[in-house]
Amino acid sequence: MYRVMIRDNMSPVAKDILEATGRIEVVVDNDKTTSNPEALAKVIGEFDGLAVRSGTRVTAHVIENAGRLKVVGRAGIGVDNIDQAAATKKGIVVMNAPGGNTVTTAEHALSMMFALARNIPQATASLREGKWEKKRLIGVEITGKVLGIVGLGHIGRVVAERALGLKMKVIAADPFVSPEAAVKMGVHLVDLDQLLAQSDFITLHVPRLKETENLINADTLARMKPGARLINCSRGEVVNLDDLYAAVSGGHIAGAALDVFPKEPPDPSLPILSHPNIIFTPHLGASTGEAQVNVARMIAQQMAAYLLDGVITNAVNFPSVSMEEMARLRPHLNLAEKMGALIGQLVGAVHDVTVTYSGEISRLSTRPVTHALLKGLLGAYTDTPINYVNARAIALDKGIRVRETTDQSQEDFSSLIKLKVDGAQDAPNEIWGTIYENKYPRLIRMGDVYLDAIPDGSMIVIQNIDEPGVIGHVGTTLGRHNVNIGRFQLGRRDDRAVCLVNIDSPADEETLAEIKSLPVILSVKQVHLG
Ligand SMILES: NC(=O)c1ccc[n+]([C@@H]2O[C@H](COP(=O)([O-])OP(=O)(O)OC[C@H]3O[C@@H](n4cnc5c(N)ncnc54)[C@H](O)[C@@H]3O)[C@@H](O)[C@H]2O)c1
Ligand SMILES: O=C(O)[C@H](O)COP(=O)(O)O
Repeated sequence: MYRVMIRDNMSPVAKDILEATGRIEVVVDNDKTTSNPEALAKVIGEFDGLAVRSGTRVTAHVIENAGRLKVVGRAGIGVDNIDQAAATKKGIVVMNAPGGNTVTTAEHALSMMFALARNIPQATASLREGKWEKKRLIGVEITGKVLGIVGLGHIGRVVAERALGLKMKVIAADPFVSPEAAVKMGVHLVDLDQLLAQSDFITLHVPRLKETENLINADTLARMKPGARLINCSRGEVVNLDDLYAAVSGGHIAGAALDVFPKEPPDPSLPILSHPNIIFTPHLGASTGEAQVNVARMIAQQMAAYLLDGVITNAVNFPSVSMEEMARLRPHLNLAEKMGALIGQLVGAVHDVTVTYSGEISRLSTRPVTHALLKGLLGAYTDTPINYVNARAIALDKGIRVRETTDQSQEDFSSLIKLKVDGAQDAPNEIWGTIYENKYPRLIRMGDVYLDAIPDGSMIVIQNIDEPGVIGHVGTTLGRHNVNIGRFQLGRRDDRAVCLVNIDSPADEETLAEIKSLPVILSVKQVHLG
């Protein structure tokens, strides 16, 4: 049984889906006192999966203590409460639920815009105080006004579509969207400066990134059109609250609507909270029944698929692989891991890895295959537990350069993986592998010698001068030491030969030394490929 902890008042749909698998036990913990990293670190060691919303911070300290954690699922979009670098290094998949709360959050941003334009929260409060302030609470019309959208992603696009229907003029700033794509949405793409200068309303829909933190500050606020209104349903860190308070107090900015805060919940003494022209919601952007069911369902299904079948969807630290693609990739993952392990054990530490894919494999998602190869390679000489998720990060950490290319010129095999590394002294530094009949892994070349070998279990790799007597010598030496040969594979080129010997039990050092004693034998290495 796998164990998953669900936190942050997630829709019960998540628990139902995970438990219905019959192989996942669920603990729901909505206690605020256990959502702090210290408390979570104490219990996380018992769980294979953790499902959260924005209320739980999954810090490096939590990850450090997560001995068996395999996946963190975020029932929502923003993963800024999860230390992705620490998770990746530990081989933990971090996944989110993109799209699940898009419409709901876009509707919230638009609700905030209307509420801001017509002073609805202030009017409610005033009426509750027994007042009738028609003159003080006069608003502005939306029709014909310019709406500036910062971040034209999932949410920004829905906001744009709805705002066009409201007869607003919509402009947007997003360096990652092409002007043509924006035009198709009826949106005019501008740079941030133009957006600030032209917009009557500005709504923020960017992720929290180094580049977006403090994006709205004294300088950008000063460049906004006088009387502009700001809406933030993205992340609190995107807006400098002190600067916003000053800009609204000074009258340059007419008002603001904030759903998110740098620290949540914010300190009640924060001056901005009492400003009459600024309205608030407590991070309610994604909080509708519909959106919560969507994201809970998505994340539970994705987590179950990963824990039970290794299928990765919507991971932010690993390429997504569908069930169908996984079925086609699996034999290649197995082959690549064995090729990596073989070369890692033959060559030792490497600094440069080049992988070339040809044929069918080059038309699939090759990144997971490279991760598998690195897993095998690094597993050969590090004690750090390596899996598909952390393999690339650990290679990077060790300063290993990884290059992936595709080459369609190799027609002889339906699928081919070529692996080349630097640093080989007394072993081949290049191997080629393929898959027979869609499932059986084969090594077909070592160095410049073609052969046909099954990469499996314990193997002895021998390089020799091609002279009579070598096969007999290897066979009798292994026999004398009671090591049974499963398969003996040979290849040669000019006067050089390579032997790959599958053996039923590992050979000891004395046996290997005895094999090496024949002068025509240039190198003897034993590898274990699992
Ligand atoms: N308030 C809430 O409850 C709530 C709900 C959902 C999402 N969010 C927040 O909203 C953010 C956006 O969600 P989404 O689903 O639209 O994400 P998304 O990834 O689809 O879109 C983000 C867009 O921002 C753009 N972008 C990145 N850096 C930028 C920059 N410097 N300037 C301008 N544009 C930039 C990207 O190109 C992308 O198009 C999330 O990251 C999350 O933090 C908040
Ligand atoms: O990034 C998100 O999806 C939103 O901020 C929603 O956060 P929540 O799940 O805490 O409501």
